[in-house]
Amino acid sequence: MRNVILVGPMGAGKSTIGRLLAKELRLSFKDSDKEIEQRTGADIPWIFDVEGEQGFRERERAVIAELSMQDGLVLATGGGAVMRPENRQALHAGGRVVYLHTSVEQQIDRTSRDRNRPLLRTANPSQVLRDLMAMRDPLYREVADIIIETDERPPRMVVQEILLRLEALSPR
Ligand SMILES: Nc1ncnc2c1ncn2[C@@H]1O[C@H](COP(=O)(O)OP(=O)(O)OP(=O)(O)O)[C@@H](O)[C@H]1O
Ligand SMILES: O=C(O)C1=C[C@@H](O)[C@@H](O)[C@H](O)C1
Ligand SMILES: [Mg+2]
Repeated sequence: MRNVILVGPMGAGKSTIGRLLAKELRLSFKDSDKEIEQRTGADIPWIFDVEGEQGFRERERAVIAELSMQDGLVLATGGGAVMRPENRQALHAGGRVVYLHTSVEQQIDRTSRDRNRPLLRTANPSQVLRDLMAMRDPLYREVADIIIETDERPPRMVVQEILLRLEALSPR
């Protein structure tokens, strides 16, 4: 089986749901954010501080290009991975792409307990999430084979819906 690739904004649950989905499908799980941190030997806030967002995006491009070429992965991507056209092309070619759709209200709630997201270290993280969503939602939709609503649904329920929707897809 080619890869199953999860896209969506911060707090959509890509990392959480990706891990559960990989177990169900008996595939390996990879998280592009974690992969970037391991290869750099530093966490994401450090990379943003030292190399700027552009430095992070270049590392992200390299990791997405490499992991999309592999087989048998569930791949959770970073929230901004869809911004570059070359990433969108690599993801689309790399397998089935699932957009985990989440309202900005849920994103705010789900990201409020952790400080590992440099783009949200601002006076008004809610406005940042709103602006990013306006810009990126069309890009998530462009690259997606399947769109799944995650609001008011626990991760296990989201996983079950992904499994059903993957089965129903015709080959492309
Ligand atoms: N369907 C859900 N319902 C309730 N809480 C959820 C759901 N999915 C994820 N969460 C919680 O939301 C938080 C963020 O989830 P997660 O880190 O998986 O998001 P992400 O999409 O990987 O974000 P990022 O793009 O920043 O890596 C976690 O605390 C997780 O437990
Ligand atoms: O939405 C984004 O641009 C980001 C999301 C995270 O997954 C990380 O990739 C990083 O914090 C940037
Ligand atoms: Mg994540």
